[in-house]
Amino acid sequence: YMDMRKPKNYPPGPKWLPILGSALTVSSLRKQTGYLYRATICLAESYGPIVGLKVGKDRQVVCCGYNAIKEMLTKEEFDGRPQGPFYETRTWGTRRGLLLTDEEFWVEQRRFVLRHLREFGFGKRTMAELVQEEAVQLVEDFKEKIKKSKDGKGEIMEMRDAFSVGVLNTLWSMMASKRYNSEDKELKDLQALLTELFANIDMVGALFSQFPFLRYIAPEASGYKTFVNIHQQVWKFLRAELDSHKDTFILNQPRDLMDVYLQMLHSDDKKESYSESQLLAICMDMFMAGSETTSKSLGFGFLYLLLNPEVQKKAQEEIDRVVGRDRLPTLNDRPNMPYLEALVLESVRVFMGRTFSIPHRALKDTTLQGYHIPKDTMVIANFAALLNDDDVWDHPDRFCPDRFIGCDGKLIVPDEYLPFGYGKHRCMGQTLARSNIFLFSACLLQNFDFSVPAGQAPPSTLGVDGVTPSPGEFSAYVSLRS
Ligand code: HEM
Repeated sequence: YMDMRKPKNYPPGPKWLPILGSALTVSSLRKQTGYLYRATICLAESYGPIVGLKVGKDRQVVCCGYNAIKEMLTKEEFDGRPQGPFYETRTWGTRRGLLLTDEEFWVEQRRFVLRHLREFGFGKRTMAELVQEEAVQLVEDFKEKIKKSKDGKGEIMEMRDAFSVGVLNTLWSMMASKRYNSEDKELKDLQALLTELFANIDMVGALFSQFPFLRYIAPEASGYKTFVNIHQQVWKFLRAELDSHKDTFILNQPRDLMDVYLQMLHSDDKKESYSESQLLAICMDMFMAGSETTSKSLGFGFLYLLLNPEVQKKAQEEIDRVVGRDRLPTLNDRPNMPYLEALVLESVRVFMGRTFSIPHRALKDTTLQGYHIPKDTMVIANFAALLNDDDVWDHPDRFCPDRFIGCDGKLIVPDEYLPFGYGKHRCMGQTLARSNIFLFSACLLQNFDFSVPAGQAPPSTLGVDGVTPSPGEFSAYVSLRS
């Protein structure tokens, strides 16, 4: 009876059953629609833009409208991150890292990492150089493949994972001064691990976090065992790099973020929140937050470019006009290339328009749009609803960079465009992500044409569900531009 009772003035939603809460309703809608984000949009159609749920032990409130999302992202009472086995198992049973920590611990660590990432990139030249280096390499790799093709003019290439090495390299160069070539076994293993991990979890937790007893009675079926195994392998990879950094570290000569952090660990100013395990967790979070998100935005972007040759042509015209063909585009060209910038925004919109944000948690009893939200409720922004709202976006299902271009030809970004979040937890890698997507897209489009391979059906835009959505496998005929 207690389990079925909702708190007074809790946001409306389906009824709660003992132990399960509203899990059955959510999972049957998820089966029907194919995606969790769509299931919650269906619920919002019945109950309004703020839906109150309980899944197992977790009270969850899903926000689907702009006003609710903006309020939850700006109100300090919602600056917590969820707690529980799912969020702790990933970091040795305690809360560590940047993505899923909160309060004083997170404030200290976020501030430190942001300050030093700025030093090693993030908005400064050094980051521009790293991204540029990877873009050059990407163009070289594509050219090499075409050179080996039958006619030396074009080749059918697998596109979904074409960008992940370059993206991982920019991240890993900043953190540990290391980059890999695309055939490297170690890198491929790491990539496979991340992909498996992302396919096996949800942003709002997993079966074993909502029903913790499943860890003991059904460790395999609840996903707990896989989750632990994958994390152990990621830790092993990171630990090896940390050990090698410790062996070669020279005080006051930091090479990268790992060194700066090690320096802090040796310093007298070291606060309690700093530790070696926290450094490993920061690295893991950067990978989790930065790699798949950026490469999947690029993946979706190029998928839609295949389906919309007129967009591709318009982008190429801008590149030819502003940069020409004698040199590669650089990040300095950005102010003169609003259409390419708009293409970046649209690629991120179609990617994040298929998912949720990272959940927040109410740090105390509070209100949201007038509803009562009890302490420790998980509060989730449904970006899919916001970024596909047809009151805001004209034909949201279309891939249309022009929606970000004003009558004067300049870039305009509507307030509702929040795929990187907003407020104190906003994305720490927005600059890097947008730079990567901009330069990789511009350099590739300057040199190649992308089309659906002859005889193949156009690829589907449905995507594959997971913690972040991914485009299904698709190939493109990539040819040298005439
Ligand atoms: C297209 C690429 C990306 C998208 C769409 C994206 C989006 C987001 C979103 C929606 C959040 C959560 C905001 C919130 O909870 O309110 C976030 C947080 C975060 N992102 Fe990104 N992100 C991207 C790339 C990156 C990159 C490249 C990095 C790393 C360098 C990164 C690092 C982080 C971190 C560390 C957080 C946690 C911040 C905190 O809780 O204080 N992200 N990102």
